[in-house]
Amino acid sequence: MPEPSVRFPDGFLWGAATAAYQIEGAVAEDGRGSSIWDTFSHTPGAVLRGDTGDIACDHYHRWREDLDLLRDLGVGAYRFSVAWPRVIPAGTGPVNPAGLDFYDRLVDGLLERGITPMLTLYHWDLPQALQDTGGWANRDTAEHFADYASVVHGRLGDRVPYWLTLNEPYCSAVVGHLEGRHAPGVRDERVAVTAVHHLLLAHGKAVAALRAGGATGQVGITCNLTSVHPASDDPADVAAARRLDLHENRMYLDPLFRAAYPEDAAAHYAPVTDFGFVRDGDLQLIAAPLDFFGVNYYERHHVAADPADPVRGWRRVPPEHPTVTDIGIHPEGLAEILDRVAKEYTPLPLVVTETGLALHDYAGPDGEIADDERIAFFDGHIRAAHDALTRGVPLIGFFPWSFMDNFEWASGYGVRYGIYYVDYPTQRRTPKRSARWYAGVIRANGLE
Ligand SMILES: N#[N+]C[C@@H]1[C@@H](O)[C@H](O)[C@@H](O)[C@@H]2O[C@H]12
Repeated sequence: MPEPSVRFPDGFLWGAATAAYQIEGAVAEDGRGSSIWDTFSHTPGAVLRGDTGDIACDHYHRWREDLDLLRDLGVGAYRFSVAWPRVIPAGTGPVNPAGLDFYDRLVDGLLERGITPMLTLYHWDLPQALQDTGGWANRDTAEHFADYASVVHGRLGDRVPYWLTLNEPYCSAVVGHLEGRHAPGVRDERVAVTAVHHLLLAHGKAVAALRAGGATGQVGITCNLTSVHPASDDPADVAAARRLDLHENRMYLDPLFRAAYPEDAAAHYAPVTDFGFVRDGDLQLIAAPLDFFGVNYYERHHVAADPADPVRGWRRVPPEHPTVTDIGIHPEGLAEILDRVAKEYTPLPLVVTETGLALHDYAGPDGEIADDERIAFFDGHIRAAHDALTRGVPLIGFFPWSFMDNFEWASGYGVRYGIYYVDYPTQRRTPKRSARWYAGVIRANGLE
């Protein structure tokens, strides 16, 4: 096999990623409690065509077959999430043994196939019972999350080497509590900013709980970060870009790695909150030392001042060549973000825990699912990741989103991100052209 022109270090972690609510189904089986996404997806008008995660990819029953596909792909690691309501149905209180048993079998199945587990404790499926008492607007939820983290670690900590506390706190807080496009469907900026803090506090408390539990694995968090550029050098556009960078990036990176909210946060959010929810010691807890940091990358924004709200607002300039989810394709943004995190925030090892392209995939007459656009997307983003690596960024892994087509939140089953195609009526999995291509990347440990 010719040496790849873009070669990654030996031991580089090539993975694939999923999340519990998006693939498991079996939402009322074996003692699982309800989550905010069960409630939200069953709310008329909340999700495209009324799609829900009730069945999804039926992974709860098909997990052995899915692990075999991961083995065939040749991945070194698999990023999955644990459904909090499957383990502690009410979010606090009694543990559901059958829920823990499922993840116990899953982890052993991965290890038997030579695949390293990377476990996300929270990928948006908050137990509904906790939402009923305020959810992330209630500081108590952070404590309950730490207790849940201890329970999961107590059962799986001896075999799971990589732990991510949260997936994308921005989306949980802002998309779920300000924009209302995600569960719990709240539209209240004060609640959203409070949720930001309580999610980060939950992260900090969970890190402490994992350490107290003798965590020998590596502990981290995954944030979705965006590359943000002013649409012009007009000072109003430059200021708008800085505000969006605060809102999407620095509101997470600064607390996590500098133990402080950005200096412009108080003024920016002053109309809705005075940050009274921050208590002594919170930020030191949030900035607990980590072992690695996960970066999800999807968007590069061109930002202009919002004429309707020139002081606080921003306007994302639409991309010239939008994807089916109306975002542009900018692999250079991934390198930019990795460089920024490594240079401005932390020397920790970094993992690209998600990047991917939504398409309306289909099988042609020959049965081939020719997702060449997705191959080009991953080729570009892997090259960008390699560029960052050659500049000294301590990148240790790359996890395409997603292993298989799945429930894409408010878009339901209307778009597909998988490198495996899922025919939902039959639940048949079919490798797309990108799956075979990615298997080659893994074998070569790089790109031709
Ligand atoms: N959009 N999109 C696809 C993908 C979503 O399916 C994941 O669950 C999230 O972690 C993140 O938003 C990214």
